[in-house]
Amino acid sequence: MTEKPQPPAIEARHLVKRYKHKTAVDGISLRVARGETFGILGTNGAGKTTTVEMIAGLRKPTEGSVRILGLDPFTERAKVRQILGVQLQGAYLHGSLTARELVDLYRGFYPDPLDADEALTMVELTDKARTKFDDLSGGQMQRLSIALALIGRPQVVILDELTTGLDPRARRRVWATIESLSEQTVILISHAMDEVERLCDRVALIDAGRVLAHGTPGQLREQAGAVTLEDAFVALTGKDIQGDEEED
Ligand SMILES: Nc1ncnc2c1ncn2[C@@H]1O[C@H](COP(=O)(O)OP(=O)(O)OP(=O)(O)O)[C@@H](O)[C@H]1O
Repeated sequence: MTEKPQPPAIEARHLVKRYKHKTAVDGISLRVARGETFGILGTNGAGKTTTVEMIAGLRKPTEGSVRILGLDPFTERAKVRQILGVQLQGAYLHGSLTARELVDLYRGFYPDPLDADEALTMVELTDKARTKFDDLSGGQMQRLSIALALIGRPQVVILDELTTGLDPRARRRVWATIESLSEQTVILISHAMDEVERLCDRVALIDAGRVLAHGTPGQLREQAGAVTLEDAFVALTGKDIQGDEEED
């Protein structure tokens, strides 16, 4: 008997999210292989966060289905929580707990978490271990939320705006951390082309709730006849990556 093929890390089929006056996601399908680092690029309001929130089981799709390593994030929530790490924009963390207390709290959710000191060192927050979350700078909060997303050694990690607001040194440190995750599957939402070029094996360009193009950064440049990924983005979407949010 032949062995059953293993399911991909992520299989999202025809995801649609409709609000009363807005279709935020309009039929997005994505397949991400195990171990891949997959980038999602798009202008503000393109539907990136809504897409990954549906993938993570945090927002119910109007239509479509998601499987993470073959599991349904809605009906198999407890199992998915053990294999998925999520860092979302503006995630709420208990502000009166210190960095170390938050690390300890999150460690308790997983069977084989990273060592607490290792987690703080990974994002260079060792000297902030006793600082309350509310008293951290924006960049430090972000670095802590990255450490918390990785603390359970998740097989799949979703990172939204990984290094937005970080200084150049902190960005490089975070990149090195992501590059060290060779076994894990990473979904990365980003506006930063240098970050996507450096980290992502494949990229989906999203605009107005749809995938406009996908492929390796090199394939996207080639498809658009562009020298840089940023030029490819502008050519394929007709928009500037830093452009204003679309009107509803
Ligand atoms: N709860 C909601 N109700 C109505 N519309 C919403 C809701 N959440 C998001 N939207 C709209 O859906 C669209 C997609 O939003 P989303 O946050 O997914 O975009 P994004 O690509 O992540 O943008 P950004 O880069 O600014 O984070 C936007 O036009 C947004 O205003």
